[in-house]
Amino acid sequence: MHVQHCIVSAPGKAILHGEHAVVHGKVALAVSLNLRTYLELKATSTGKVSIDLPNIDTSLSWDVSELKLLVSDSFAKPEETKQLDAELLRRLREFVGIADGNLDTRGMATLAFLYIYLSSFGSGELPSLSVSVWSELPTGAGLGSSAAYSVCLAAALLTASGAIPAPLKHSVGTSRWCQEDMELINSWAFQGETIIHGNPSGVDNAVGTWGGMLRFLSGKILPLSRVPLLRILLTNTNVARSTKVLVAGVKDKRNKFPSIINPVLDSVDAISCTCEKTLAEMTSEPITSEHYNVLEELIDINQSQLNVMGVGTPVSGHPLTGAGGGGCGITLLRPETEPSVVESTVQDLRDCGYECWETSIGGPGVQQHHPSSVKPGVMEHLGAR
Ligand SMILES: Nc1ncnc2c1ncn2[C@@H]1O[C@H](COP(=O)(O)OP(=O)(O)O)[C@@H](O)[C@H]1O
Ligand SMILES: C[C@@](O)(CCOP(=O)(O)O)CC(=O)O
Ligand SMILES: [Mg+2]
Repeated sequence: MHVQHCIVSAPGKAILHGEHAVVHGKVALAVSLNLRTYLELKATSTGKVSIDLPNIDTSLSWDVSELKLLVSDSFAKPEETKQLDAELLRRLREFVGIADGNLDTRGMATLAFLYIYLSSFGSGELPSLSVSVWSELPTGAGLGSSAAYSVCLAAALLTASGAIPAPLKHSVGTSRWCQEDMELINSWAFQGETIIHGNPSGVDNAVGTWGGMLRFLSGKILPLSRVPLLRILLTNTNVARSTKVLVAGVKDKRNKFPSIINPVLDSVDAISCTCEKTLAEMTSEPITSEHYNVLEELIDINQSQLNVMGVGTPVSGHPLTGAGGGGCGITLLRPETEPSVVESTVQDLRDCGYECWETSIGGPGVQQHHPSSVKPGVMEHLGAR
């Protein structure tokens, strides 16, 4: 089987409110960032499947003939599968030698790739191909790099297998899939996230697939079209942490102290709803400093609730995003903040050893690109080795 060359990308995310609580059926508000993960898939005739992941310094390849042995005869088509196939995952863990509970960065990325590759092609012939993935996002820092990675894998491999059509019809530009195809991409990205996170809510892969700002509740995705332009400063505390461990820790705490943690989760739900209402007001009436006061207070209250859950910030004064416990923090900048003030704040934080940058939000969801339409520099990273 010969597959088509393709390049796809998906954005990272910032969760404004509702991280962790969203895993327990509460509302989260999340927004895509203008920082993306890019994937290039090439057909090869080497009889091998190769993966190149420069962000995590990983290059691996396997013989197609060996991978074929992992596929059972009763393999369903990717469009018919909705649940994670625990037996396939067990066989894959054995094949690559990664025990359940292993949190190794490479191991999780490899398992997610091989799982989606086999699921996409396993009902037919397995093709020889190479995939390289490079991201502008820091890995494991709360900005949804795992979801952007999973969305890219799902989009490229489902397209290459013919489960969904390639949206790019011309030899230039950038295109997106139709709603139905994005739902399939999202459901496969969720499986990738499940391999990496253990128990994801699905909010990150939804933002990676659809982009923009979303309200997410128990798998229901509501795009928010009326949102003000927000300026955000991202600060990477460079404190390493594992989403999987942090998510499991909140679950344990909730099981141990349900009467204490359940009201905290309800409070976070109310914070998300109040934030959503405030953002809507900011688009229907003149924006006042009181709107920003409310948004800032909500960030402070949310951070206190995350501290109660045990996933707050290890660095005082930096409200965190994503799973917390380290990684990146977000700071809302008021529109009137002078560039000189932002610059000196960024410099102060850099002097303390943090990475810090202002970013715009609301980047588009998953896309297919013609090579000529990819941002300068990205192709070099993808083909760096
Ligand atoms: N660009 C990438 N290349 C390879 N693996 C990636 C990449 N981005 C993310 N991953 C996978 O996702 C994991 C990080 O996910 P996670 O702990 O959820 O952090 P976050 O999603 O906040 O960045 C990494 O350990 C790795 O397995
Ligand atoms: C903590 C959580 O709400 C977000 C995790 O985000 P990240 O992987 O840390 O970027 C978990 C989830 O929603 O699946
Ligand atoms: Mg993640």
